[in-house]
Amino acid sequence: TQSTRPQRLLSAVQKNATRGDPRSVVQAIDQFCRHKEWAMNVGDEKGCILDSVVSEINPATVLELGTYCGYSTVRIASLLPPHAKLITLEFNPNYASIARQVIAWAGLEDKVQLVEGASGDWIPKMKEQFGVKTFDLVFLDHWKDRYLPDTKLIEECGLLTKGSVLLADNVICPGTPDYLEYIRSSPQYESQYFKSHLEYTKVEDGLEKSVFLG
Ligand SMILES: Nc1ncnc2c1ncn2[C@@H]1O[C@H](/C=C/CNC(=O)c2cc([N+](=O)[O-])cc(O)c2O)[C@@H](O)[C@H]1O
Ligand SMILES: [Mg+2]
Repeated sequence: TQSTRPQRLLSAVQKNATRGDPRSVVQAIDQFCRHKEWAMNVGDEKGCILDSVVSEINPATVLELGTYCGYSTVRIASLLPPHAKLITLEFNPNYASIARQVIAWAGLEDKVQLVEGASGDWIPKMKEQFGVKTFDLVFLDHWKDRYLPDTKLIEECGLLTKGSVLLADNVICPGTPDYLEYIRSSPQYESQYFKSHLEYTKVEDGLEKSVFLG
């Protein structure tokens, strides 16, 4: 049977990356996507911006919406301090299975909790199921029409505290116009746009970083 692109991406990691070395896993995926098959990872250029935001916050609790193959999960988890936790939500079981193997190859299973399910179902359960009080960082990279409803749900569930950061991928391409309009006009957030390019291309894209003011 024909393999899927995520399966071929995983094979490239297992072939070219060193077990337990997150940087080599990130590099293997970027090589595969740049030279073999494009895939919707945040990529190396926007990934450096992601790294700098994570390092600046030094978060104890992170929520990622949309794991896909686990590329950004590995980038974030590799920068977390000891005992910090990253919860990543993915509702496609095939992608979740690939991501688990990518995360394991990087040796980051202890820092990552991959939850198979929809953000709309799981965000309201974060406190009771995972003992999370608030998130220091939320990385939004799932279906673009879910960014706004899930942000409102995260607010309603009291999962943000003063200083919590929302970091959103693809605010230009494919674009998240309703989210941008909301977050940039809300007095509850201080937002900043980091101009970059769509992963592995010259098309403009960027990340929007928004600090919750409480
Ligand atoms: N409500 C939900 N709960 C849990 N998991 C969910 C979810 N909605 C979507 N997902 C998962 O998140 C990923 C979707 C990403 C959409 N990105 C994209 O569509 C995308 C497209 C381009 N592009 O077209 O250039 C570039 C990019 O960087 C992109 O992130 C998939 O793995 C999907 O299964
Ligand atoms: Mg993206």
